[in-house]
Amino acid sequence: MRDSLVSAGEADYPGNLFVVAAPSGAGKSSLVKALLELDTRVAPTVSHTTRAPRGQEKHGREYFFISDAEFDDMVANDAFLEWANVHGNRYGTAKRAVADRIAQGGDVVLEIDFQGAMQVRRVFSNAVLIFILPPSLEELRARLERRGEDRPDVIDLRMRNASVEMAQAEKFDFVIINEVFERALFDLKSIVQAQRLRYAAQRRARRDVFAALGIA
Ligand SMILES: Nc1ncnc2c1ncn2[C@@H]1O[C@H](COP(=O)(O)OP(=O)(O)OP(=O)(O)O)[C@@H](O)[C@H]1O
Ligand SMILES: Nc1nc2c(ncn2[C@@H]2O[C@H](COP(=O)(O)O)[C@@H](O)[C@H]2O)c(=O)[nH]1
Repeated sequence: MRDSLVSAGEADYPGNLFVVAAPSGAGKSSLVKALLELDTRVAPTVSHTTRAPRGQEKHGREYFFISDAEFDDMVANDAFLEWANVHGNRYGTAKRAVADRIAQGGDVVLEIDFQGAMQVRRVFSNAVLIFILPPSLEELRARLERRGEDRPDVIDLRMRNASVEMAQAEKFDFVIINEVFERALFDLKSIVQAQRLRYAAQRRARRDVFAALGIA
C-alpha cells in the first residue's frame, strides 16, 4: 500500500488528502470540525492512540484507544500510513482509512502532529500540508487552560513541546494563524477549494496529453 500510495495521487487516488497540524490547543480540532460541517466532501479519519480516553471521549469516535501491545502489532503489520510519539503517547493513522476513501474520489483530512505530517508527505506527495499557529504562546496556554481537559502537568508538557512544533511551520504548504476563528476557517476553506480546483485541472491536463498521444 505504501508504494501504491507513492505512485498515487495520480490516476489511482483521485481524492485529495489534507493534513492539518498544530501545537496542542491552537484550535485545529475546532477548525476541522467547523470545516466538516460546511463541506460534506471531506471526511476525517479516526486515529489510533495509546493515550487513555478523557472526559466524554468514546472508542471509535474521537480515537481507537488501544494498548501498547496492539499498537506494536499494527506497527509490525505495517498498518499505519504514519505514526508518532506525541506528548508521551503514540498516535497513528491507519492506511486503510485513508486509501479507501481517496481511491473513490473522496477527500480526507487528517488532524495529526508535525512528525506524522512529514511522514505523509514522503508517502503521498500530493498531500496538502496545513499548519495552524496560535496568535501567541500566552494565548495557547490560555486556550489549553480554558478547555479544561488536561492536568496542569500535561498542559506544561504540551507548552514545552509547542515551541519545537511551531518551528516546523515553515515546512508546510500553508500556515494559518488562528486568532479570529471565522477568519482562520475562511482560510482553511479557501485552501481546500483551491486544491480541488488545482488537482482537477492537473488531472484534466494529463488526460488531454494522453489523449493527444493516443495512450488514453
Ligand atoms: N480562534 C479561537 N479563539 C479562541 N479560542 C479558540 C479559538 N480556536 C479554538 N479555540 C478554543 O481553544 C481550545 C483548543 O482548541 P482545540 O481543542 O480545537 O485545539 P487542538 O489544536 O485541536 O488541540 P489538541 O491537539 O490538543 O486536540 C478549545 O477550547 C477551543 O474552543
Ligand atoms: N502523528 C499523529 N499525531 C496525531 C494523531 N492523532 C492525533 N495526533 C496528535 O496528537 C496530539 C494530541 O492529541 P490529543 O487528542 O491527545 O490532544 C494532537 O495535537 C495531534 O497533533 C495521529 O494519528 N498521528
